[in-house]
Amino acid sequence: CDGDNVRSEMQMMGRYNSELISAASAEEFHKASENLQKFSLEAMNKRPSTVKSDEEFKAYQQGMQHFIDVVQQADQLAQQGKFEEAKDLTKQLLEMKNQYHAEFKNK
Ligand code: HEM
Repeated sequence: CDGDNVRSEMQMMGRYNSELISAASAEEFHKASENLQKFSLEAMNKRPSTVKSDEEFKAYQQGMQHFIDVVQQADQLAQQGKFEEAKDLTKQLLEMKNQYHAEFKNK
């Protein structure tokens, strides 16, 4: 990682993503999801050092919006009492993280 501009936001995303995964109630899930969205949005509004062109920055922001959409979807499921389905969706978040890191982080 050659830049530290989005590193602290990413670290907070990691923290609240872990809390989301280990949430033991719909309420805990909701709190973690709110924090995860907050830091994802902060990361989305910064241009990582690995993102070189305006075009690539747009794609990065779209990727982050997609990530936030899935966090919201998972929280809606949790709040509807569909806790297991919500937990399943958190696995998709990890896959998205890996996918977007391959696309925007290591180049
Ligand atoms: C749970 C989700 C995520 C976690 C825990 C996470 C974690 C991290 C961490 C710890 C770093 C710093 C790595 C290092 O120092 O080598 C990083 C960098 C980065 N991440 Fe994420 N990330 C997540 C999701 C995403 C998503 C959804 C995107 C894009 C849509 C993304 C794009 C990037 C980019 C571009 C960098 C490189 C920043 C730079 O070097 O300037 N990440 N991430």
